[in-house]
Amino acid sequence: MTLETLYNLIDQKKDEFIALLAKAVAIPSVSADANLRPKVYEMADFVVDEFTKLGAKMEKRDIGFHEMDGQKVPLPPIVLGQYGSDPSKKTVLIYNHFDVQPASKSDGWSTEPFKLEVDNKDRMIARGVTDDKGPLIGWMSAVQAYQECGLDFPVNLLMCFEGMEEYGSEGLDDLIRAEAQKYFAKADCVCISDTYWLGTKKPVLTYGLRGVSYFSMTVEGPAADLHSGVFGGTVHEPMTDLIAVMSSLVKPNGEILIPGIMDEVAELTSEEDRLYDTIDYEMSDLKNATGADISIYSDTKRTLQHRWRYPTLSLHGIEGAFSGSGAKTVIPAKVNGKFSIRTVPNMEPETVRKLVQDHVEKVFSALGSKNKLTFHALHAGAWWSSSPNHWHYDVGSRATERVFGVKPDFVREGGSIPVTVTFEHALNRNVLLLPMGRGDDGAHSINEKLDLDNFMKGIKLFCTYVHELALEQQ
Ligand SMILES: C[C@H](N)C(=O)N[C@@H](Cc1c[nH]cn1)C(=O)O
Ligand SMILES: [Zn+2]
Ligand SMILES: [Zn+2]
Repeated sequence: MTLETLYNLIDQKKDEFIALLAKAVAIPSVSADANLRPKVYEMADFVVDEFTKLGAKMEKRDIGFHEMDGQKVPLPPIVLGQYGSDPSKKTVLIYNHFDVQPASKSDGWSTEPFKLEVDNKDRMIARGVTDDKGPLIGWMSAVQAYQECGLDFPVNLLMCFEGMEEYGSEGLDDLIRAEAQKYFAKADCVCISDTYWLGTKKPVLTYGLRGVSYFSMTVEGPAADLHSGVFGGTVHEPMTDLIAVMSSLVKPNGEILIPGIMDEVAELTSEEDRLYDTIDYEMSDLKNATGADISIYSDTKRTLQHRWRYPTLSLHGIEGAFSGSGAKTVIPAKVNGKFSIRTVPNMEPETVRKLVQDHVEKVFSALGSKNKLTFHALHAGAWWSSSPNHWHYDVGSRATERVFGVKPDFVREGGSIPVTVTFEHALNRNVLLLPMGRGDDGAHSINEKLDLDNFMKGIKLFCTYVHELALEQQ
C-alpha cells in the first residue's frame, strides 16, 4: 500500500521531476574544463539548495587545490548532507557526482547538450542525464515523494556528492578517510547510483569496477608552428614523434604493447570464467550501443571479459594538433597526446605508472629525435571487486524485482568510480551499485540520454530500496 501510494505520486509528479533534472543539466559543470570550473561550484550550490529545501542539513567542504594545465586550481567543494538522524533507523550513505564530461554541439550532438530535450521515443537527451545527474535528481525526487505522500522516510540518509569524479575524484579519498569515523560513522551501508544496465531491457546490480590510470605526454621542439613546405623533412616533427610513441602503446585489436602490464593481471579462475556463460547479453547489444558493427570479438564471453576483467588502453586525443576543417599545411610546434588504461585485479596504480613511463621514455629515446618529451601521470583510480553475496545486495535485488517485475542480473562494469573502494575500506561497509540508466545511454558520448521510463522507475527504485532496507533484519 505504502509503495503503491508512492508510485502513484511519482507518476503524478513526472513533469516536476523532469523540470528539476532540466535545471541541473542546464548548469555545464564540466570538471575537466578549467574555464567551466565556476559552473561546478554553481552545481554544488544547486545540490545544497535543493536538498536544504527538502529539510536536509547540508554543508560544503573545501578540499584544497590541484594542478591543472600547469596551474594551481581550487578543487570544487564536496557536498555532505544528512537527512534524518533517528537512532532506531538504518542509515545509508548515498554518493553521486554532480560534474559531467565535456560536451559541445560541434561534437555532433543533435540538440544543445546542456538543454534537456525529450524526443519522440520518450528519451531525455542532455549531457549528464544518465551520468550522473539523473540518479542525483532521482534521490531528491525520492525524498520529495515520501514527504508529499505524508510518509516517514524509512531510513536516515547520509550524503556525499562530489564535483570531480570525471577528473579522477581528486581530493575525495582523503576526506572519506578523515570522516569515516566521524561524519560517516553511522552508515550501515553505501549506495552508489552511477553505473548502467548491461543491456536495454534487464535491470542489474553492479559488484565490480575497473580502475583507471590517465596519462599524457607532451612533445615539443620548434619555437612556433612551422610551414611544412619550408621545414618538412629538415626538422624532427613533434606530431610524428608523438604518433610513433602512441602507436607503440596498443594494437588495433586491443592488445596492450607495454611490457609487463599483463603480468600484473590476476589470472581468471575457471569458476570466474564460468560466470560469464550465464550473463544475459547479446552481441547485438554491443552493436546497438555503439551504433556500428565494430566488435573485436565475435562472442559475448570474450567481449564481457575484455570489458570487465582485462585491462584496456584507449587513446583519447591530441591537444595542439591541427583539427579544423580544410587542409592546413602546418607542423604543430607542441602536441600533447592523452591516453588511459582501465585497470583490473591486481594492478597497482604506481606499478602501472612506472611501466608506462619507462616504456614511453624508452620508445621516444629510440626515435633519436631532438624534440623534448615530457610524461604526465594525470590521475589514477583503483579497481573494485566485491561479492553480491551480501544482505545489502538482497535488499537491492528485492527492490529491483518489485519495481521491474524481474530479478536483476549481477554484473561488473568496465568504467571506474574511484571512491568506491575507498568507501568500502575506510568505512568497512558494503557498497551496492544500483544503476538507473540503460547500457545504450551513451554516457561520455554525444546525445547522452536517459529513458523517461528508467528515470521514473529509478525514482521508484530508490523509494523501494529504502523501504526494503528498513525491513531488512540485519
Ligand atoms: C562509471 C562512471 N559513471 C564514470 O563515468 N566514471 C568515469 C571516471 C573517470 C575517471 N577519469 C575520468 N573519468 C570513467 O569511468 O571514465
Ligand atoms: Zn562518467
Ligand atoms: Zn559517473
